[in-house]
Amino acid sequence: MENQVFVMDHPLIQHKLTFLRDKNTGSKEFRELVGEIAMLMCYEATRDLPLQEVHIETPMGEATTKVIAGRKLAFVPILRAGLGMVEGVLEMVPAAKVGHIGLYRDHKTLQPVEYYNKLPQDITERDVIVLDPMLATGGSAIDAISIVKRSNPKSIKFMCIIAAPEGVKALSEAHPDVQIYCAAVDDHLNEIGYIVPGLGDAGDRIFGTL
Ligand SMILES: O=P(O)(O)OC[C@H]1O[C@H](OP(=O)(O)OP(=O)(O)O)[C@H](O)[C@@H]1O
Ligand SMILES: O=c1cc[nH]c(=O)[nH]1
Ligand SMILES: [Mg+2]
Repeated sequence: MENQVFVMDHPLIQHKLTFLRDKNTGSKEFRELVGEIAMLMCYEATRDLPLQEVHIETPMGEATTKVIAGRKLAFVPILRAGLGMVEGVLEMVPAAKVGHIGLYRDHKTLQPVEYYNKLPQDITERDVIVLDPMLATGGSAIDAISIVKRSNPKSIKFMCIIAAPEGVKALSEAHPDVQIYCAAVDDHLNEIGYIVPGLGDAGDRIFGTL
């Protein structure tokens, strides 16, 4: 299971994460930080994209250089909070398509409830990165990935900002083929399913609905 989880401890990501966690950070700055962290994480999560050689002419002569080898990506944010990560990852991969899966966690049962699902038509030709800032019990990520799998993409990765150990375990068991990228694995979940220390409710902090 450990090999499946990549914790991105780059100083820039860790620095931004501190301000994201701070309860005094307002919605505007929170949104900006989520976008910036997603962009930095995307850089690392796409490290294994295959390259192919091309021949070009520079102003100084001919050169054999590299471009990404026709591999197509799709990002799939889990609504709402995953939307906060989209702009940042598209800065890195502007040609990617974006699907959406709407899920909210029932506050009593903590079970995810699906309310929206729209994926790119050519998803079978694409590598998918599912986005959500928070992996708590893992229920939402597990369901979202099951939905994406039914459309048969080439591969699936999951990218979150903060994970709980409980969520990492549940997701790894449910989808052992899916690599998990995160900026931190926190201490635990509290009795109402929030990550501690975490950052509170990511969707509410992004959209100012607290
Ligand atoms: O791992 P889990 O226990 O399923 O919890 C994580 C989910 O909870 C949050 O969404 P929420 O239900 O608050 O919806 P929102 O994004 O619309 O606020 C978060 O963005 C994840 O989708
Ligand atoms: O801590 C948590 C857990 C689930 N969803 C959030 O937004 N935050
Ligand atoms: Mg929420």
